[in-house]
Parts: sequence; C-alpha cells; structure tokens
Amino acid sequence: MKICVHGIGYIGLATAALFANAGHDVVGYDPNERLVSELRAGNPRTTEEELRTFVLDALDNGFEPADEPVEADCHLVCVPTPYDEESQMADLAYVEAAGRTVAEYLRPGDLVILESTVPPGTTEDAFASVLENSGLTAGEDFALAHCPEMVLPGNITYEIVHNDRIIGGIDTASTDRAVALYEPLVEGAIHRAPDATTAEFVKLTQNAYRDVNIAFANELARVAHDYGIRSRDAIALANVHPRVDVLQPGPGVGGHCLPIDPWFLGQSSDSLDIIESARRINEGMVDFVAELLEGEVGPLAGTSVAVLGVAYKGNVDDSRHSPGLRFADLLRAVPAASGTEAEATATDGGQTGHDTGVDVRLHDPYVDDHDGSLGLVDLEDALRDADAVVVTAAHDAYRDIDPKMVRELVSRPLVVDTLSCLDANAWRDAGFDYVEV
Ligand SMILES: NC(=O)c1ccc[n+]([C@@H]2O[C@H](COP(=O)([O-])OP(=O)(O)OC[C@H]3O[C@@H](n4cnc5c(N)ncnc54)[C@H](O)[C@@H]3O)[C@@H](O)[C@H]2O)c1
Ligand SMILES: CC(=O)N[C@@H]1[C@@H](OP(=O)(O)OP(=O)(O)OC[C@H]2O[C@@H](n3ccc(=O)[nH]c3=O)[C@H](O)[C@@H]2O)O[C@H](CO)[C@@H](O)[C@@H]1O
Repeated sequence: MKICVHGIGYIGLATAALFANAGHDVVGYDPNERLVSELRAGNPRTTEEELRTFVLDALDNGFEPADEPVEADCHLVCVPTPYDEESQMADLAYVEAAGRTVAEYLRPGDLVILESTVPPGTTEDAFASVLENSGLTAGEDFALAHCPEMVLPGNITYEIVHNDRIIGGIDTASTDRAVALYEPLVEGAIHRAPDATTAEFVKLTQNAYRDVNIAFANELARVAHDYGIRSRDAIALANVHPRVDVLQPGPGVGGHCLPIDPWFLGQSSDSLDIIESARRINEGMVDFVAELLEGEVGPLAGTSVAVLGVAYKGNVDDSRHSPGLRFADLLRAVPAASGTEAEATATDGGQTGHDTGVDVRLHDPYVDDHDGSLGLVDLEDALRDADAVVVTAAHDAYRDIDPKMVRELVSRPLVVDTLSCLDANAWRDAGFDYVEV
C-alpha cells in the first residue's frame, strides 16, 4: 500500500519505518527541510541505537523522506499538538494544517489516520471538517480513524511493534480499515474503541494516570523530607505490598505528552480536580529542588549552579517541557543581591555579564543546541567554580562521571541529585555533600 506519513519527528519517523519495513511504499513528508535532508543523507536524529538501525533499514527498504506530500492510499498524521498556555486550549494549528494538505491530495476510497494526541472529539469534528475541504465526505467517500501512539521514548523500536493499540474510527468501516492496516505489523493486541472520541479519551487517560501517580510520589518526597527520612527507602518498602506500586519522585514531569495531555482531557470539562492538582504538584517540584539547594548554600543570589540535564528524562534528546530548563528559569529569575556587580549588569540590560542573581550553566550531552538557543556549555565549563551541581536528567553519561574529577573543578562540593541516579557513596567519598529528592 502507498502510505504518506505527515510529520516525521519522534513518532512519525518510527511509524514510517514500521510500515516501510513491513513492505509498504512509504513517503514521509515533513516541511522541516533540515530534518528531511539529514534523513536522506542516512542520518536519523535519535539517541536510540535500535531506532537508528530500524530507520536505516527502512531507508534501504524504500522509505522516502520528502519535503512535498504525495497522493497515497493512506495518509497518517503525526504532527505536534502543543498546549497554548494563554488560551488554555490544545493548539491544533499543526493538525489543521496537515488536514488541509491531506485534503488537497485526498481521493475517494483513501484512508486517513490521525496518530497525534488530541482533545476528545477532534477527529470527528475539527479534523474531519478540514479534510472535507476536499469536497469528499468522511465516512462516505473516505475512511477516518484515530490511532493514538503510545510508545515510550527510550524504548520506541520495541514498543511500536509490541504495544497493544487502541483504534477508533468515525464509523465501523473506518475502524475496520485501520485495524486491517495495523494488524499484520504489530505483535500486541488491537482493541477496537467504540468511536474515535473514546480512542482519544483513552490515550489522554493513560498519560493523566501516569502524571497523577508521579505527583503522588513527588508529594511523598516532600512529606518524607518534613519527617527527615529518605522517600525512596519508604517507597521501596511500601511497594512490597502486592497492590501498591508507587512511582519515583524527581524534579517534575517533562516531555511533549505528560505535562500537556491532562489539560486536553479537561478542555471541554470542568471536572478536573485530582488531575489538576497533580499538574500543580509536578510543576512545583522545581521549587522544592530550589528549597533543597537553598537549605545547603543559603540565599541563591550570587551563586553559580551547574544544571546537568536539559532533556526531559534520561538518555533522550527531547527538551520539551523539561524540568531542567524549568529549574534553570527559576534560578535565572532570582534577583541579584543589592550592591553586587550582577545587580549592576541587571540594570544595564545584562550587557556586561550574567544579569541575574544566579550564574546558571546548562549542560546536556544529548540535546542538540545547534542554534545556541539553550545556551548549553561543555561539562568542564559548567562545573568550573560552581557552588552546586544539580542533576536534572538521569543520563547514563552522568552516572559515569568521576566525582573526583568534579571535585577538582567546583568551588564547593555540593551535588543535588534530583533523580537519585548517581552513586551516592562515591560522591560522598570524593568529599561531596550529597542531597537527593
Ligand atoms: N514524542 C512522544 O513520545 C509521543 C508519544 C506518543 C504520542 N505523541 C504524539 O505524537 C504527535 C507528534 O509528536 P512528536 O513528538 O513526534 O512531535 P515532533 O515535533 O517530534 O514531530 C512532529 C513533526 O511534524 C512536522 N510538521 C509540522 N507541521 C507539519 C505539517 N503541516 N505537515 C507535515 N509535517 C508537519 C514537524 O516539522 C516535526 O518534524 C503529538 O501529538 C504527540 O503528542 C508523541
Ligand atoms: C502512560 C505512559 O507511560 N505514557 C508514556 C509517556 O512517555 P514519557 O517519556 O513522557 O514518560 P515517562 O518515562 O513516564 O516520563 C515522563 C516524565 O516523568 C518523569 N518521571 C517518570 C517516572 C517516574 O517514576 N518519575 C518521574 O518523575 C520523567 O523523568 C519524565 O520527566 O508519554 C508518551 C507520549 O504520549 C507515551 O507514548 C508513553 O507511553
């Protein structure tokens, strides 16, 4: 079958590779020319080795990255769906733009599948009506279904084949067509949702569930701190119960999915309560990290802090909604102490140096900062003369750092391990005060 995948980022690329490796004729259309040319040159953007091989195999099997869409029997849409903080609504601009493109190429009998995560009702309402600009009617002239993607970044190649899938069409015939497309490729079970809106709701439910459960762990971390005990010991012991499975606390929840999908669930409902609290707790974890830091160094104004990890979690390159960046913003908002040079630079517009109370140095070995917008520096520059090292992504590369090397560079031996990913004893033996969330 000829398939056109619209959007070949994290999800679309893996999906295009899945179909191409199964023998379909796949074109991956993306308006990002740099991405397309890197792929054409055989250089997929990913930190996952298995995924790299999977995509390279797909390119060998005829997968064609393209900066123009094509006519196809099936159009699969995998474009971003960010959250607009101002309107507190899902930003469906990319989905609608992709829908308009598909409409231009749509023919009677084609199948359209929306994989992007969207608020309940989007496939049947906004997306269908954009597609109908083609002059064709959804359900009559073309089939339309929602098939949410559920892969875990870090384990995409395995999960894209082995996960169960939920498929909901706008009618039974659309569901049948979509099920028939995925069934031969996936090892997991395929579950038919009663309709597209239920399929959308289910995807959001899964991510809201995880967000709420992480919030529970984060709340326990704060409570345990008040009692002077280690939350991770308590959680490990609580989890010996057969019906208790508490997750791990950390610096908050990041990524393109968990921080925004719970809000999509509440887009046309006033009934979010525990889900909304969970969001607040998880966003507030960077304040807790700052409190832990202050507890050690006193007022933060005038300090230099190395923040290690701007990816949203360990061993990935995605910095969207990352706790590390949120923590850096919090530090940058600390006003300079009065009478200091930093205060002077703050009032001269920051022309002569760092213009906030905290000198923040950001490092991440995985995140691409080709345009310098994140201001990443190399590890030695981040650590040199730092008053504290704060680890905000559990990269393997950080576990491997030699604390004795770090001791030589920093001005004060203090490490805040927000994910408890370092070897605490090795850091203590190297002379560090070791603090964890
Ligand atoms: N990243 C994840 O872990 C994950 C997992 C499951 C579901 N999802 C969902 O999948 C969707 C895609 O997420 P992602 O992480 O792959 O995003 P991404 O930003 O990595 O990729 C999206 C791609 O779409 C391209 N694009 C933008 N407008 C386009 C258009 N009009 N036509 C064609 N391409 C266009 C962009 O250039 C980009 O390369 C989102 O709805 C997300 O919520 C993401
Ligand atoms: C329901 C579910 O599983 N959905 C997954 C999720 O993928 P993800 O990569 O976003 O998920 P996580 O690995 O959970 O990470 C999220 C953040 O939570 C932090 N975290 C995690 C566990 C913990 O115990 N304590 C924490 O603090 C972690 O550091 C990071 O910041 O959404 C994708 C897109 O929809 C899905 O496709 C994918 O299935």
